Amino acid sequence: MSIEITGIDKRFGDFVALDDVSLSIPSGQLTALLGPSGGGKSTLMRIIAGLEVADAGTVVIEGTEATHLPPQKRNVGFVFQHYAAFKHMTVAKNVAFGLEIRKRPRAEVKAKVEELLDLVHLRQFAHRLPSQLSGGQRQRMALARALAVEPSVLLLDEPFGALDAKVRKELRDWLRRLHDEVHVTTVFVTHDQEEALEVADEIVVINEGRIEQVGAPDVLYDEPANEFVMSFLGEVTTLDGHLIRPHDIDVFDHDAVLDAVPGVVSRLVRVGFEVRLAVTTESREEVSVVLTRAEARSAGLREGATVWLAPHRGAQTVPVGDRAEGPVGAPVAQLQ
Ligand SMILES: Nc1ncnc2c1ncn2[C@@H]1O[C@H](COP(=O)(O)OP(=O)(O)OP(=O)(O)O)[C@@H](O)[C@H]1O
Repeated sequence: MSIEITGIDKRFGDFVALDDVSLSIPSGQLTALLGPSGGGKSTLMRIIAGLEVADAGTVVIEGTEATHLPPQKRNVGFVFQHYAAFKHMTVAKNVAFGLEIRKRPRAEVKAKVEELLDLVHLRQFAHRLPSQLSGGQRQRMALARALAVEPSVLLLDEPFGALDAKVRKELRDWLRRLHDEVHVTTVFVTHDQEEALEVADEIVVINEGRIEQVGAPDVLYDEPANEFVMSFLGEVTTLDGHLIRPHDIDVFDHDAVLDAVPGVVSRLVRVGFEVRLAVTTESREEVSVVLTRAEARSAGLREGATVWLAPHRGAQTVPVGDRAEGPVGAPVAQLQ
């Protein structure tokens, strides 16, 4: 394991930011810390980086006890949302900085900077100033700079958070490819579930200072440990007191299966290739259902029709009110 975190507690005054957090982050993987705003993701990253001191617990990085080491002795590279570049230095100089302060030979620095600028596709911008780059290009420069000193761990705290949706998406694909080339152990903070599902090998879901679940994206999506994880990763609705994904509900025009729930189609909207239904049941529950156009057509669905709903065979459901643990005495985090 590359990073071993054991029993980390962190309070800010009375506020519990992290409550007995233990986590093993494997070498060479891209791990996402995912959760709502205020859940403790950045605090955990800052503790790994050595920018924040935990009240209790230990951090071991690549086998070295790092709990009390200053940031510069931990061999970690980091990139934050708003990256502070040296404004008066060119892109190449910014990338070279970490190597120059380590007094590496000039030829080695030059070769390394060229290699990194190729890697982040910024070679043609080597002589520009950071202010002459786009936001996405600046974050790529920040990554090149963090990688220059060959860290054993790369920590990225919402590195694309300040960019628009299209650039974010491009950079996330690019980060995945970059990671496949470089294989440096990377921890990536995000509150965007789609970003985590697309990019990460493994996702750590953090909420209210605790870890809710750790697993590969598919595992978290298909086998969520509790209500929180299920509703944070993907769309959910309630059917007969259970959380279920809207596309995991079968719709019948008659009482076709045991325990099917009758209801009336109160809304029917076509969105691209999908048909989205709201079905109001006898107990006044409004259930969301997503079907393909073909399914909706074959069931002859229209607003006002009476239908019967049942979970699709093998669908994942979680009883409402199923939480692994109660709150930690901290204010409830706001879902974004
Ligand atoms: N220096 C500090 N002093 C007091 N409270 C703090 C401090 N740093 C963080 N907190 C609080 O600790 C909690 C966790 O913050 P943290 O930044 O780790 O959350 P996060 O999950 O990274 O959220 P976001 O996605 O919004 O960055 C928040 O409620 C925050 O207000």
